Amino acid sequence: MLELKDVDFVRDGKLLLSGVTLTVGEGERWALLGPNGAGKSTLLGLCGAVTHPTRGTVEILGKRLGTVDIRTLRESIGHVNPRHPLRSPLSIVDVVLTGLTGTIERMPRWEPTPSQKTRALELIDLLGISDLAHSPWTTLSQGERGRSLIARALISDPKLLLLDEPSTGLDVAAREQLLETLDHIHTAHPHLAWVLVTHHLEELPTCTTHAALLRDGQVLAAGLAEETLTTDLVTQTFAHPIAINRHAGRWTATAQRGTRSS
Ligand SMILES: Nc1ncnc2c1ncn2[C@@H]1O[C@H](COP(=O)(O)OP(=O)(O)OP(=O)(O)O)[C@@H](O)[C@H]1O
Repeated sequence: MLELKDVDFVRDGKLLLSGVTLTVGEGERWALLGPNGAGKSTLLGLCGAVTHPTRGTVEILGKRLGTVDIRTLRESIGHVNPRHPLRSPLSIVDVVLTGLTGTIERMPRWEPTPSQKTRALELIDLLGISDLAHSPWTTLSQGERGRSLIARALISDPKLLLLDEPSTGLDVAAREQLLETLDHIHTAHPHLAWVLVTHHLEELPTCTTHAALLRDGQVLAAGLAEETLTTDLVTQTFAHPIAINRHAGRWTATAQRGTRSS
């Protein structure tokens, strides 16, 4: 699904990612964690064919960046970006349908088929925002926008889903619904792979299989979730003593008082 080999990414003379190597296989559901500014969104931008590596190689769905038409590639990737740059008052239905064209606005002269419209409404229902299906984007709350963007990401039936802080702005009930929805999506689409960026381990769905820890643009650890989301490795990643626990499939992170890691 994804193979990054020894990737460096430089922007404005700054090395934002350094020597990143990561492989995501079919059906694997990855968590990507790291402190503010570690490079998580930058890494997701490469995985979503939004940017190109400065050095190293990125293969997405078997296609190497730099040798393929990225528009076609993007159609197979569902990318939930919390900074979705839409400014116009498109309805939620229309926002979701832009997932089929991989555009921010409605593509001129493009019309959805009746079955595509029906699918958009089904996904809006799945995300629990049916009442708002025809409301304009500009009036939506942050959580409502987040849910719309997940429906938008799913409409193209992607093979790879990139979720950048999908729980941001969701209230606790909506967050739990989202996590249940992700578990449900995994059951319905077992081959779908995803990478989910979060700041909070509590926001990881129980079906998470793998995790990568990023610090200062470098991968500190990557592998099976139970071997990566450990007190020791998470403490190193955040340079702060954090105790990790898992209960009923969900993770918790608690600061350990009285000690500081350097
Ligand atoms: N165009 C740019 N030029 C220079 N630095 C940049 C540019 N874009 C991002 N950065 C820097 O790159 C670093 C990584 O940013 P990124 O958004 O990937 O981090 P992140 O791990 O997603 O952070 P957060 O958890 O705060 O969302 C940050 O220090 C950011 O300031």
